[in-house]
Amino acid sequence: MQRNPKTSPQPSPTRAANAVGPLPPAVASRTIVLVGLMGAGKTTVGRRLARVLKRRFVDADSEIEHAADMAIADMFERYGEEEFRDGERRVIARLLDSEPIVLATGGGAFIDPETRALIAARGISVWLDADLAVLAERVVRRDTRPLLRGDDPLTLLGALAEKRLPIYAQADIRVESSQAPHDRTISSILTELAAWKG
Ligand SMILES: Nc1ncnc2c1ncn2[C@@H]1O[C@H](COP(=O)(O)OP(=O)(O)O)[C@@H](O)[C@H]1O
Ligand SMILES: O=C(O)C1=C[C@@H](OP(=O)(O)O)[C@@H](O)[C@H](O)C1
Ligand SMILES: [Mg+2]
Repeated sequence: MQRNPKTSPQPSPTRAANAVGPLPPAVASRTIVLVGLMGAGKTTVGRRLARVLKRRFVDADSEIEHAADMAIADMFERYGEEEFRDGERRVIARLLDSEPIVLATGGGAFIDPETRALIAARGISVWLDADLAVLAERVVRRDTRPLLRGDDPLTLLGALAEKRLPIYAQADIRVESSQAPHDRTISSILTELAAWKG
């Protein structure tokens, strides 16, 4: 049967937003900042979440690449990670100064103490958490992440997880981003945001 766009159910992100209702004022006034390991879904979930919330979406990695006119892997190679983190901090500080948006960070941004302090002061941090096996399976789809070159992704992600998980755990909200469709993760985020008191 042909679907009539006027009468068919709306796409699920809209339903998810309607189900939760307006965000509490403490959330409405803040930028929602997605943090977590590579492959957690910060970029792809963030883009869809922004659509649901009718907010602007910005991916910090894309902003950095645009500002430097260079791919992240090339930046790491040419200037090193420390310099990249400095640029990342500056870009995130600028973005946190704008109207409330949905901001996807790169996996290491929240690990930097100064960047983390900026996010804590001006944003609401959402940790997308997923099993390492799921992350490893997702990250092989793109070969753009310099920290995942040289060994198998599960080993490299495991080493990063050991250092980083206690820090991601400081985020305001934690949401599972494991073996489920993006929409399920978005619904979980919306539910947590609706209950957030600051
Ligand atoms: N909840 C999810 N369900 C299914 N696939 C996902 C989910 N989250 C992310 N992915 C997939 O995993 C890959 C990496 O996602 P991405 O958003 O780039 O992660 P990050 O920005 O956290 O590194 C993409 O191919 C994306 O479609
Ligand atoms: O975890 C990290 O340190 C990094 C994660 C990447 O972003 P994603 O988490 O979006 O892949 C990107 O910022 C860079 O390669 C470094
Ligand atoms: Mg990303």
